[in-house]
Amino acid sequence: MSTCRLHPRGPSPDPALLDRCRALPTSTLSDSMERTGGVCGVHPVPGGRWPRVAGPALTVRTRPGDNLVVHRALDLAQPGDVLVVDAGGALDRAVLGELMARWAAARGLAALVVDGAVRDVEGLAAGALPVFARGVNHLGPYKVGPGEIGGPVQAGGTVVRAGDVVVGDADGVVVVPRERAAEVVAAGEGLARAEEAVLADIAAGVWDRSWVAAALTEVPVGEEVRR
Ligand SMILES: O=C([O-])CC(=O)C(=O)O
Ligand SMILES: [Mg+2]
Repeated sequence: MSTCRLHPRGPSPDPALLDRCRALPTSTLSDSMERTGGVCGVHPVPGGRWPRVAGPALTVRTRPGDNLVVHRALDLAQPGDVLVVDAGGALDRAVLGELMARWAAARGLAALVVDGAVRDVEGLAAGALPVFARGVNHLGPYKVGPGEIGGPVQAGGTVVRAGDVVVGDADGVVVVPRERAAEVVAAGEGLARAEEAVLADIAAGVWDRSWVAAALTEVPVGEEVRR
């Protein structure tokens, strides 16, 4: 027997706010957090193409290469949760595969995010549940523990707490701190409108590019100077 430290569930985000998150690219959301808040190096598994997903984090910290507490978290999760597994970024052993993803989908989880390796990627990519991971390895996990469920973890260099809002799409994963979610989503909607205006300017051939050269001191090199 080993230990699984178990924290209380995090708060549940407002469902309307999650809907608004699903309308915003992760790039826009991280732009709305001073270009921080991204889970770096964790992406949809190869071949996986899913609609953008958003939900509250259910956090798991596991011993790298071991998935006993990940199995336990799948049984404790509630529908709509995004399981965020801090496996220490280790790639030498998968901590999750197709069977677990199928079970997670059957239990109504929204997505799986693994700062570590997964396996069975063809099966994962063919499944309904979005799976994001740092890497892939056929070598399977031990099931010994220990670990922790619901405590603060790190994923891709970002702190994730239970109930933080996790958003994942083709670009990767962003974590919006729960107390900032309303503010960040509103800022993201403003940025999205601004990008729509830029796209219209590009289509009309009138995008104002003056800020680019104005931000540079150009130092001529050689005889022919490109202007
Ligand atoms: O062995 C495991 O626990 C991981 C795995 O391959 C699966 O979930 O299919
Ligand atoms: Mg498997």
